[in-house]
Amino acid sequence: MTTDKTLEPLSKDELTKLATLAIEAKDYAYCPYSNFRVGASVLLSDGTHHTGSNVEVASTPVGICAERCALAPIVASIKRPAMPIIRAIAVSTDINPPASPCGMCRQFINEFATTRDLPIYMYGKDGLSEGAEMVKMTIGELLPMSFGPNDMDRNR
Ligand SMILES: O=c1ccn([C@H]2C[C@H](O)[C@@H](CO)O2)c(=O)[nH]1
Ligand SMILES: [Zn+2]
Repeated sequence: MTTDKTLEPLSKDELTKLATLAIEAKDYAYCPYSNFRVGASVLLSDGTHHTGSNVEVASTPVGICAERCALAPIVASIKRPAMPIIRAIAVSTDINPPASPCGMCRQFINEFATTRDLPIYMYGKDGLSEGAEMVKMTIGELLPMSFGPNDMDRNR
């Protein structure tokens, strides 16, 4: 796991951009079975943005969440041993309070987080409008006592 304990906090403009991308990513959701749209956006330390949306299939457990849809191509587009440094993630749903990443996505995010302080911003039905609900939590808060890549080497 790459270690970067000093993630630069997002400026207001950076957060607005990241949130806007997550909100827009909902328009790409393919969710005819749940009709529950989710958009995700990821900001890397190199300044690039990446988005994903939930993609369902008729065999419903086979579908993928927006968060993993956004993250997997990031990891798969970088040649090893290099790894991305994720600065922040935003997730957008159409409900209040805003939905938070499912357990599977928390584990997936944790795998690629370079610090427990990686912020995850959750937006709800009012998006970015005045007075809209937003929840910010770190991956450490969302997945306490996690089992991650470093634990594989313990006791070896
Ligand atoms: O954080 C979440 C929670 C749910 N979903 C998707 C999975 C499924 O397509 C739909 C309903 O669970 O929402 C996500 O993409 N991310
Ligand atoms: Zn998920």
